[in-house]
Amino acid sequence: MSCNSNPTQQFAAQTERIHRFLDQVTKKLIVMSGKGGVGKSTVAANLAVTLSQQGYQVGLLDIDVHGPSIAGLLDLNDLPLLTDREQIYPIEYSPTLRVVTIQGLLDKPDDPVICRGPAKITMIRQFLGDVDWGPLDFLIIDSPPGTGDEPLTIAQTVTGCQAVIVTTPQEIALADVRKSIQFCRKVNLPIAGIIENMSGFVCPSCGSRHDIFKSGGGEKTAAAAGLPFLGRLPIDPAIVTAGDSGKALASLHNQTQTDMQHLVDQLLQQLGNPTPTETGLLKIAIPTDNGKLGERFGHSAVFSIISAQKGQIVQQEELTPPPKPGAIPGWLAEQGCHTVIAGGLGEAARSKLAELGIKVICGAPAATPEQLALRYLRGELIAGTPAASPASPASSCQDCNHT
Ligand SMILES: Nc1ncnc2c1ncn2[C@@H]1O[C@H](COP(=O)(O)OP(=O)(O)OP(=O)(O)O)[C@@H](O)[C@H]1O
Repeated sequence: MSCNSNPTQQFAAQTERIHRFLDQVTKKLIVMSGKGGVGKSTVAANLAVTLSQQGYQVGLLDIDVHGPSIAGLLDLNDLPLLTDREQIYPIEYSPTLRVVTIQGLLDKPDDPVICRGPAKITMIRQFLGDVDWGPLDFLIIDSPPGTGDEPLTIAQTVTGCQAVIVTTPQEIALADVRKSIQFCRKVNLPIAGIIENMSGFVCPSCGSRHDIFKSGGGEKTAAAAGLPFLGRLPIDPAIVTAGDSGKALASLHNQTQTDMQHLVDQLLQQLGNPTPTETGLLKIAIPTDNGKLGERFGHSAVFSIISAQKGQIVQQEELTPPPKPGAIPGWLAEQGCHTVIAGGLGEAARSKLAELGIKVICGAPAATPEQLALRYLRGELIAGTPAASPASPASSCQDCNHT
């Protein structure tokens, strides 16, 4: 943060930074719920992953100060957020999804954040003013349940934000949704739509549907309020298993995943089907030995250079690097590579690649270059540090997170 002489100037400077950073974001969505535990974070995380896998550039911000769950849902608990005096650097979940959560600033994942209203507002404004997301198609903000300081701060600070309200079908949850709708109307926060989660249970053995908490209440509430209904997700034990193990729903192949896709399609339609920002080719370099990941980066006789766009591989070439091991990072930069996926990597190579702005994922498993690139594009291999950022010291392999 900059050093201005008085709090009013500091506040104005922070507001200016918030607008500057968020002006680069096309659609801003806050995911809200009237009640706790209805699956708001699950929906927020999976909206973000699904949109990012469709080629949109997405940022996911968890402002649930007291109960942040996004890091756990996406298996980012062990990755700290890198900061310097000026900025917070998002964690790169995949080439199209960056994540910021307060969990990333805690020394221990189970540490509580103890603070009241004004401190919370300051913390959220700081998150908004200290993160330069760069150009994004979507910023998805996961807020705590209710109509307290967090959604109010977003409504008052994030120009152009729209709400997505998550509910479950029980009357007690629907009553709280009606409060959320009133809240949004009072603070001029447009509502993009309502989602009904835990809507019926589809038996995994016989496929028949059981409406444990009734269903259809979300749709009726949306209709009564004249709001779009975006769709429903069933109660699915696979959601719990996926969330507990840090996997996105997109990694599942079941009816729930299809329902999630339907929900995203409805949301996109409500938002006018925005076109994903045109991004250049992403080039991924992988040392290769006999068609699989080569163990030694510096002595690899072949590198697979994989070009990808909008989450898809568009070209794959096998190239021979210069025979001098120390020359490989510079050669990869000449090839236009952005990311290296490797097994092991020496400190000197890591530093050199970081200096050249090339991201590094090390400790990857022995698979084909194509499989590894696809896993990286899906967010299943996560860079431990934004190597190109000025805040990131060259770090060791233990910082990487692998699945
Ligand atoms: N459709 C579903 N089927 C089964 N379990 C679900 C479903 N949606 C969410 N859950 C589970 O319910 C629990 C609560 O979900 P989640 O944390 O997303 O709720 P939340 O509304 O964000 O909670 P909080 O109020 O604490 O912020 C998690 O264990 C999650 O896996």
